[in-house]
Amino acid sequence: MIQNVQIEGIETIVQADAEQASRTVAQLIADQIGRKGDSVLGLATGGTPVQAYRQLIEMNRRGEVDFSAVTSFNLDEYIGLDGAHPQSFRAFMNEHLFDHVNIDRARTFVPDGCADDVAAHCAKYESMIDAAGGIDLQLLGLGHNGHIAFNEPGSPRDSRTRQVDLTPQTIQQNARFFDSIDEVPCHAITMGIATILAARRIVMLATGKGKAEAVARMLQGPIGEDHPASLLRRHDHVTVVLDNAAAGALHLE
Ligand SMILES: O=P(O)(O)OC[C@H]1O[C@](O)(CO)[C@@H](O)[C@@H]1O
Repeated sequence: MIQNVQIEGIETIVQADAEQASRTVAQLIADQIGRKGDSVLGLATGGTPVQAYRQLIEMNRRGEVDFSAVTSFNLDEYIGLDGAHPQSFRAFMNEHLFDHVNIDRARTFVPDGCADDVAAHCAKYESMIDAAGGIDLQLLGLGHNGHIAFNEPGSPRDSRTRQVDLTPQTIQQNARFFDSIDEVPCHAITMGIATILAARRIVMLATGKGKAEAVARMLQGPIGEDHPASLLRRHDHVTVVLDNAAAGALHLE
């Protein structure tokens, strides 16, 4: 059964399972593009959004969503992996979305994990987002430790796109995408918390029991940099979409 509740002022949609939650997120993205054909989307990687991207591909095939004028900026990329590396986030986006919809590849942006001058590249990424008019809708996943993009606990709320170190926990979590944990890069480029909070609308998708504690802390715990996702409560247009399992630790009336 679908529940639509306000928690601490955040619209929270709880669906029965990950499939339904992903369908909701795909519909929110399609509605955004329907309202504004040349929307600027902020996109996420990780296991969570894959089903939502699959839904968008189906909707695009059925003519229900048109990506031809969309611009996209991805949240993050591993340092040291170029876009041709199968575990790069550029390759992930090509495989799970861009190769299958009518988006103009020249308007899809992912940070360059092999940039010679990382600081200059990060500053340029910020100015490209500004030049595109800012992000209309930012899709987010949620790390088990509350990270958003690669903003690990302790990341400053005024942070912008920059190079960061990954925590051992995140490296461990993401090892499932690599042949061995030794292949997981220890550093990444990530949009900052302030970059994310500058989006006009934020849609967070979290599914599965493993995210339940992080979800409860995000929505009902103290707001602070030690749980970066809790800072989303400082934004006035966030929608959190969950399945029942991820909503399991919330206190719902
Ligand atoms: O969706 P997953 O695979 O659980 O990952 C959660 C979060 O962790 C990251 O993959 C980074 O470790 C984010 O991109 C994502 O939002």
